[in-house]
Amino acid sequence: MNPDDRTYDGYQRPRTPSILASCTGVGAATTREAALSTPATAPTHDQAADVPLAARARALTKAYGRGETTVRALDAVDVDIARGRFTAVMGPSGSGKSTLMHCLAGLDTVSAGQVWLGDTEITGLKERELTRLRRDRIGFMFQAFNLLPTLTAAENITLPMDIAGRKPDREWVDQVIDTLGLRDRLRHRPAELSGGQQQRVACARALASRPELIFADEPTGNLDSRAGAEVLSFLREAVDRLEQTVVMVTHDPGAAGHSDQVLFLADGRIVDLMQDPTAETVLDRMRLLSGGNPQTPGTDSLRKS
Ligand SMILES: Nc1ncnc2c1ncn2[C@@H]1O[C@H](COP(=O)(O)OP(=O)(O)OP(=O)(O)O)[C@@H](O)[C@H]1O
Repeated sequence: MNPDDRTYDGYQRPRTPSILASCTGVGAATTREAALSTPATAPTHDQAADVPLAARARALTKAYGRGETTVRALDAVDVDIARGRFTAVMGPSGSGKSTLMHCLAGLDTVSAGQVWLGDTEITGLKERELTRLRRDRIGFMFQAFNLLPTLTAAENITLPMDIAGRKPDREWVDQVIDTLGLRDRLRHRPAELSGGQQQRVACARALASRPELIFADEPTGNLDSRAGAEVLSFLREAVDRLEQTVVMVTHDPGAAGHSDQVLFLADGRIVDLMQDPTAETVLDRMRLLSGGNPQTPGTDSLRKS
């Protein structure tokens, strides 16, 4: 992926209300019914709580391949992501977590259904428009930090905006840097930083343009437990103190325990939704959903402190 695809600008978010993102389509039957009854335009607000949505999808279906080899990675998924919340996406390997994230972020095309980022329907946009939308309105954090080795931490943080020719909002960037505790690391190059510090720089880069939505795909996957826990608390702070919206794909119940709500996927469908999770309640739910045998790493490392 080009660095340009992950660039952003200084989008000003509205004040963030403090309610949970919501989700419809829990369970296969419900998902199908919801898909069938979904009007052409979906609400722009979480109507129960009256807050704007950062993203939403209706009847989102993604199939790979053709004929007998078709894999239905997502099967008529309905999902609402309310602004200002931290949502974790969990599920067994191959359940469609990354595909959901990629479709919501406009990184992948959909086979059927609709996706909105804020009020903008992104399904049907041309690649060029999608690139601009991702650059301007979305922040990304990946397992591999994707930092440029020749640039300092400070330069990496503002690189996407520099590429896009946008002036960083200095006050905001300073707030992000201080929140993430990177002030005394700004002149260091990635090789001079620990894994946790590098991921914090990647986190700052995702936050720097104040995007509408931050997608994090296994952001702790390459980190030791301490650094992983640190990054999770910074994502938590990004939501609580900087009023950002985060969607994180993870396999780890401990990591999901830092979120406000967990979406559970299985076979391309949302099969459950949990509010105010802890590592223990997530693990219990995973056991229940998998018939007592969750294929997950341990939960000790990334518990909420
Ligand atoms: N480019 C592709 N071509 C064909 N099949 C794909 C492609 N990408 C994903 N799939 C399939 O779609 C399904 C969902 O994949 P996805 O990567 O979204 O799952 P996941 O839950 O993120 O898995 P993991 O936890 O292992 O990363 C899987 O069956 C996968 O093999």
